[in-house]
Amino acid sequence: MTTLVHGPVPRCYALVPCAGTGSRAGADRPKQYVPLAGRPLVAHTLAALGRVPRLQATLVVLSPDDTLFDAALPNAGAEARLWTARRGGATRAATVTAGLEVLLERGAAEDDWVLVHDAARCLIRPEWVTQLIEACEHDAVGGLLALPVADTLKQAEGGCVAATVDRNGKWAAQTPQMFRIGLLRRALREAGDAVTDESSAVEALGLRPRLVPGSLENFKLTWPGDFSLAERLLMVPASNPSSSQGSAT
Ligand SMILES: Nc1ccn([C@@H]2O[C@H](COP(=O)(O)OP(=O)(O)OP(=O)(O)O)[C@@H](O)[C@H]2O)c(=O)n1
Ligand SMILES: C[C@](O)(CO)[C@H](O)COP(=O)(O)O
Repeated sequence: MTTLVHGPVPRCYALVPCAGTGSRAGADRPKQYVPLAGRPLVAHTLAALGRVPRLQATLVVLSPDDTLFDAALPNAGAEARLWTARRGGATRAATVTAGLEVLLERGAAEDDWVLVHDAARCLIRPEWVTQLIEACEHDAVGGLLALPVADTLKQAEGGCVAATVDRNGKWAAQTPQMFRIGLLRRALREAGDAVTDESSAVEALGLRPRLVPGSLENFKLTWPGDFSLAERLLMVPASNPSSSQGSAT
């Protein structure tokens, strides 16, 4: 009889960059702390991640100057699977890079998966995160939730249309974005601070992350008008919890 010897099963961690200022949102505080449907935005995000069975722990990376998280999540310290670190940087990439170091310091391995998820995407649902994990966990590279672009795309110049851009094969990147900790650490080190998502850094290594269809509801709160839309969505029970849109072509 042949005995198959497997190595340790890689674990999955979530890393939530939460150190931005939300300048485009125009709120009176960093947007992750704006109250929505009875609690701060980031509390919705963390509650959803806390319901993903496959996640070992969720690390929230705050600004060193943060004064609002403790009031926003007064029970955070009592939750074994919720970790915080005040190591955020000047850019999203710097915040994520610092968070990867914290995960390694806390016992994660370079081969473990990290799912980076924006604090500002508070409509994420646990089942979408699980779908991403199941779609990518046997890949060499990893992948991300994303949506095929449905609108016609315009290139702007001075407030007018300079050109119509071919939308064929174009996807809008969402989060979570899931990669091995060691690979993402190297990718971000080589890519520097300018990348706006983890996938771009990994692509720059010549790799091709998997596109996993997400949902329109998993949008990033960015502009002032986004808050009332998110609040309305948070107030209604999910009618079709596992609905995702699009298919990778
Ligand atoms: N230095 C930064 C910048 C951003 N983020 C986080 O990255 C996510 C996505 O970024 P974005 O929507 O751009 O947030 P802000 O940078 O806060 O917004 P803005 O660009 O409008 O200032 C947010 O959860 C934000 O808190 C971060 O942790 N550290
Ligand atoms: C990571 C991201 O949410 C994927 O769409 C996005 O790139 C963040 O961009 P921002 O420049 O931080 O708003």
